[in-house]
Amino acid sequence: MILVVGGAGYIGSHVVKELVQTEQVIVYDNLSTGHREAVDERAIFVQGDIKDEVKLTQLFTLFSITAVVHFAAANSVEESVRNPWHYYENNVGATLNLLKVMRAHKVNKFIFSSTAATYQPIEQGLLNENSATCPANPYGRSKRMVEQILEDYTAAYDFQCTVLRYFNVAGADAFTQIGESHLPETHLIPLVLKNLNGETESIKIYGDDYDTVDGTCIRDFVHVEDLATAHILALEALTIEQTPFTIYNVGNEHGYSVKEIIKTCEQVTNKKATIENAKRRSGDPARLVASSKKIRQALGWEAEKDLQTMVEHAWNWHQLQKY
Ligand SMILES: NC(=O)c1ccc[n+]([C@@H]2O[C@H](COP(=O)([O-])OP(=O)(O)OC[C@H]3O[C@@H](n4cnc5c(N)ncnc54)[C@H](O)[C@@H]3O)[C@@H](O)[C@H]2O)c1
Ligand SMILES: O=c1ccn([C@@H]2O[C@H](COP(=O)(O)OP(=O)(O)O[C@H]3O[C@H](CO)[C@H](O)[C@H](O)[C@H]3O)[C@@H](O)[C@H]2O)c(=O)[nH]1
Repeated sequence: MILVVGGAGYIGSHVVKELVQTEQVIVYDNLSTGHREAVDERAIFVQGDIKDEVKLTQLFTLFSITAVVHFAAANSVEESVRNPWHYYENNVGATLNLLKVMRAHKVNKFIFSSTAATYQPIEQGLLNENSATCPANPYGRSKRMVEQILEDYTAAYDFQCTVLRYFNVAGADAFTQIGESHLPETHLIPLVLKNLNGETESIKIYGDDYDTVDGTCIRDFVHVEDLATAHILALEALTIEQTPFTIYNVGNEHGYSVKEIIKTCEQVTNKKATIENAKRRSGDPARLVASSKKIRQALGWEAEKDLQTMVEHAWNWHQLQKY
């Protein structure tokens, strides 16, 4: 049985939808930012917090869990600058708690959601897994700390771990059953779509004076369904082989500026956004673009969906938005 922690969230729910095709799945989530309705009905759902050691212990005693996929985290760069304590408590402290209970129950396979925000940004070229890390904000630091803890765990204990460093995630499932719904929403694409749908007065561009093609930040987007496939492949590899600590980037290897992303959203929806230039958002790296060569070569993963498809699926979801 696979335990998916944070499986009621945006990315976790898409992975669960894929995973239930072949595995028995338990979702454990405190619903702080996730949605009960997002969890596939074939999965068992238990509401709880990974800070709750008693409840976690009950869960590991009751079910024969063989591997854990861990999505549960706070994940807004901007909020992490304002409230770092929450990020270190929920992303680092709570993860330590989960690892402690796993070890007590001899569960030793772990997939961890990390981020491009762990890297030191570079002005051009692609970031690979050997590129320097130097997170620009507490969110990125909290994720890098967990990576280091996991590396030490793998070296010291009978423990196998794959870290997936996602770049920016977008889109929704092709059947529009589940999608992205954060409250409050802070991510660029859903905020642009809200503006295009007439729900907000403007979309702010946080900084147009970066040293980039058009002065706005550059990000690499990956479709949430492609990302879900990366988890399935990583879990398979972890199950069939003795895999040591491994880190894989997951991105499309293509950087788009904030202005280019807004333009793509306008083209897909055939509507015009109202743009407001605002000052830089604190903690934002100027440019993050992935090399995904390592995961392609090791696991045969490919990014199949481009930015246009991500925006189309996000727009389809936005108009239905079931939760
Ligand atoms: N969205 C992105 O672009 C992106 C990019 C890189 C990495 N990530 C990482 O991917 C993971 C999932 O992100 P998401 O966008 O799906 O976020 P999300 O907020 O939609 O999902 C996180 C889920 O974890 C749950 N959760 C949070 N703290 C918990 C706790 N203490 N105990 C139990 N459940 C808890 C929430 O209720 C939610 O369902 C996070 O770890 C995030 O840092 C996201
Ligand atoms: O209203 C907005 C919202 C965002 N942006 C800009 O758009 C870019 C992307 O911002 P998001 O908030 O959508 O995403 P981040 O890059 O800050 O962070 C996301 O991707 C990271 C990986 O690159 C992390 O892992 C994190 O979890 C996830 O939220 C940034 O330059 C940001 O300043 C705007 O200009 N206006």
